[in-house]
Amino acid sequence: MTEELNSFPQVLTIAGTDSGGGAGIMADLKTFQMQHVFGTAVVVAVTAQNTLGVQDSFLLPLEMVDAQFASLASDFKIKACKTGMLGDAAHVHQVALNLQKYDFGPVTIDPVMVAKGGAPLLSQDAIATVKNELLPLANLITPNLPEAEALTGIKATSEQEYPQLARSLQKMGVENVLIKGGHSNAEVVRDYALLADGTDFWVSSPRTHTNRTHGTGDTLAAAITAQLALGHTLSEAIKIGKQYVTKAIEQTIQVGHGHGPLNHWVKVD
Ligand SMILES: Nc1ncnc2c1ncn2[C@@H]1O[C@H](COP(=O)(O)OP(=O)(O)OP(=O)(O)O)[C@@H](O)[C@H]1O
Ligand SMILES: Cc1ncc(COP(=O)(O)O)c(N)n1
Repeated sequence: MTEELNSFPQVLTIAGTDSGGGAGIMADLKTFQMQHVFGTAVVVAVTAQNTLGVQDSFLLPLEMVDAQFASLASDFKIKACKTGMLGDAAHVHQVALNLQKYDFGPVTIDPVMVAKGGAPLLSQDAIATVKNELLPLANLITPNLPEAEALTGIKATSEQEYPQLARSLQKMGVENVLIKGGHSNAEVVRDYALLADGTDFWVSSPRTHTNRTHGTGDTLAAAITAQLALGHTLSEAIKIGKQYVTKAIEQTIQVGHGHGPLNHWVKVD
């Protein structure tokens, strides 16, 4: 095989590990692998976690975060990256500094705040740092409903308010916004995209009635990141990402005793 045929786009996740393998960096790398991109990772946090919850967590020293960024920058050509669990304000700040220092392509921010089981993954005081330092660097932000509310201060009671949430996030400096509807009660799960040029669209799927939804947000954002690195437009990447996460939720696998992980083996069309 020639070098060109044998090379895969390289992508990066900047996030926390999940020892249970369902969310965070583990979900991202599985998703990257299935979309045929080469996944790399900057570990910001380590969690002791399973499908029942987060038992413990540890934030890596800031100099170790810097060292991982430097290692990747000196060797790889990262085409797109995403963020996940960032822990606290100091780590959000350090990640923002590194994203300014190195060009790792379009940045997708999944503003992870609370795990499905309720454990905090971002300290309250870090929300301001995310807004002031991270959002202006983002190509895309993918908040779930509680995250969109925490960032904008707008309470959303129905899907009609998603465009307002998205416009408010755009005003904070993010070019493109995808509001995820997984936390609504609707039978059709609808996510709303507002793009930089003002165009918007919805992506929807039937709701799968299951508690095996650990890592859905990570998987969606990782799939979008991979599709961007493969050369798709953002709207194509969002549509393909939604199809992938929908199938990965529908074609459930039995692992663990709580909020089970997704089936990352499903095929992308
Ligand atoms: N029960 C479900 N059935 C079908 N699709 C779902 C379901 N729950 C979530 N989704 C989809 O999964 C993706 C993630 O949405 P969600 O709102 O759950 O994000 P999240 O809370 O950030 O996820 P997580 O915190 O688990 O990583 C969205 O595309 C959403 O439409
Ligand atoms: C390290 C890490 N990153 C992200 C999540 C969010 O996933 P979920 O909301 O499904 O628990 C998590 N639980 N752990």
